[in-house]
Amino acid sequence: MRKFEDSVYDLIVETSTNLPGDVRRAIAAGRALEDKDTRSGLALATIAQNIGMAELQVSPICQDTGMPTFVIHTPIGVNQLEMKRDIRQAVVRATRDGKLRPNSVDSLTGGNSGDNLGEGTPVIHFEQWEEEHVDVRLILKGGGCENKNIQYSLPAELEGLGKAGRDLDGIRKCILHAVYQAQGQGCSAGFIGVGIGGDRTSGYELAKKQLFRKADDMNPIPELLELENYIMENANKLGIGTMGFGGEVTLLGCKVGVMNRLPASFFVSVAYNCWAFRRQGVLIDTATGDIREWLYERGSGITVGAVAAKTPPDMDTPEAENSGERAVQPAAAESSAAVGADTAGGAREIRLTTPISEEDIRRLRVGDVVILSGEMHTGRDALHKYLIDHESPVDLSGAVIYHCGPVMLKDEEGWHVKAAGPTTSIREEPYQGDIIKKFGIRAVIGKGGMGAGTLQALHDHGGVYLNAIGGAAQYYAECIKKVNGVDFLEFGIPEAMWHLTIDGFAAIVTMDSHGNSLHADVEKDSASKLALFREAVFK
Ligand SMILES: O=C(O)C[C@H](O)C(=O)O
Ligand code: SF4
Repeated sequence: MRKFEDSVYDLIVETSTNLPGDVRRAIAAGRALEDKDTRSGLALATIAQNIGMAELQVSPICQDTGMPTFVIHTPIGVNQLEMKRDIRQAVVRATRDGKLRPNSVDSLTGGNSGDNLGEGTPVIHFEQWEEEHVDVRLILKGGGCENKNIQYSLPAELEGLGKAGRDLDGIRKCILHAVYQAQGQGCSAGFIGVGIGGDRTSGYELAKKQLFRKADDMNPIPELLELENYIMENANKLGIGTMGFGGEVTLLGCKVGVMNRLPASFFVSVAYNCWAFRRQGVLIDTATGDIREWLYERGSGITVGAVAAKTPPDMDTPEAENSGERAVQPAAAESSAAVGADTAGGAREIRLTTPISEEDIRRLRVGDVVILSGEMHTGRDALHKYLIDHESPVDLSGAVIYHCGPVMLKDEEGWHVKAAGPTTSIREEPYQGDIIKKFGIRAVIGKGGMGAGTLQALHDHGGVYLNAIGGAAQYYAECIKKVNGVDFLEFGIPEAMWHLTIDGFAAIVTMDSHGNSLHADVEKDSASKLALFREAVFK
């Protein structure tokens, strides 16, 4: 298998950069249900544009390239140790080329190995089979949606839904609850894999295995087919919408599998995958290691919901060419006025340059689209923890902090941003309010929203929370014009504090300085909708 390493490298690049055909079709179907002038509609347009950009530039769709997880079937007699070595080498090469973000972090020291190798990473599962070829499947599932996985132990009392028993109806309630509890934090609209039964480990394994099914397949077990169809019909009624902005489309796929359990245990395990559902597979020639076949329809040429052109496209991408639609960032906006024209859907569009004054911030309201220029600083988990009891290396008064762990590459000219979408902000909730006040920060950009402590700090100090579109890593990388410097590189590339010059960086105000939070509103509204599913359906 001389060519095996190259084939695995090609599989990694394809998986990270080119969303498969079945996933694209599912997003397109979701997009067709959403009014394109709403926040969710605009977010979906950004996602569509980002998918096209990633393919064209052969760059990661999302900056979080996840935990590389390989599932491999080999004929008897194939040397699995050699294959493992080749896979590890391919992973290192893909990381060095900016197709994977260095994502392997020592859980005790916090050190990043820098090449995606480390204890337990990448994940490689081998199984033998009677076929003559090698089947290699890869999923790159990011950390934000991984955090929204959930496991239920039945019987249980579920918020809004009441008792969930050890039967199909109890399982139905668990799945609806799983979609509800994710809100927008796992970059909805999502895909879920559900495992019924097993133990705590094998239940999750079964759930993740469902994510390898094709989006448009049919469950061979009639009860499960019925359950999947029920969930697909009803989960969207929760109204969570893309990124948790509220809307018609919350779930894009649901696959359920079942296995036996112990008499005492009844687990329902749910693996939540964001819209950036990156999985591919190849059949490999056992003699040469060449790729003979791709196992999922490749994405190239499949648009994510083309609709009649309304405004001229602002990006030269396949998606933009095909759709002619506008994304979050307006197509043509040269105005430098602080408060500009209304965007689609009646939202105000406001241009701001850093450092931002309190007065400008207090003028912003939930729903406004802000177009930022100037300098911003990335900061996520390690930096927030650090800043609580240390000084900042740069002046942060009037500053913008971006919850982002980018993919960065260095050459003779310096650092380059290869992918830079937002990370889930709620993890910084224990620190954010104090940090806003301590350093005089005016805007925090992230995704999924923040809690009551941050909302209070935004009110008291004069700040806003801006929601960028999760997963749109190429779209935002395009708005970053220069890397001015970096601090805390010892935290690892994703966790370092990158100082970036931006131009035309668009995000939506979802928490303002007047006590309004779109996230709190959508959560409350979806909780009341969840309660409508309390009555038994499967008797
Ligand atoms: O780690 C990241 O960059 C993002 C993460 O996948 C998230 O969704 O929060
Ligand atoms: S940022 Fe969003 S799209 Fe990217 S891996 Fe995390 S959950 Fe998925």
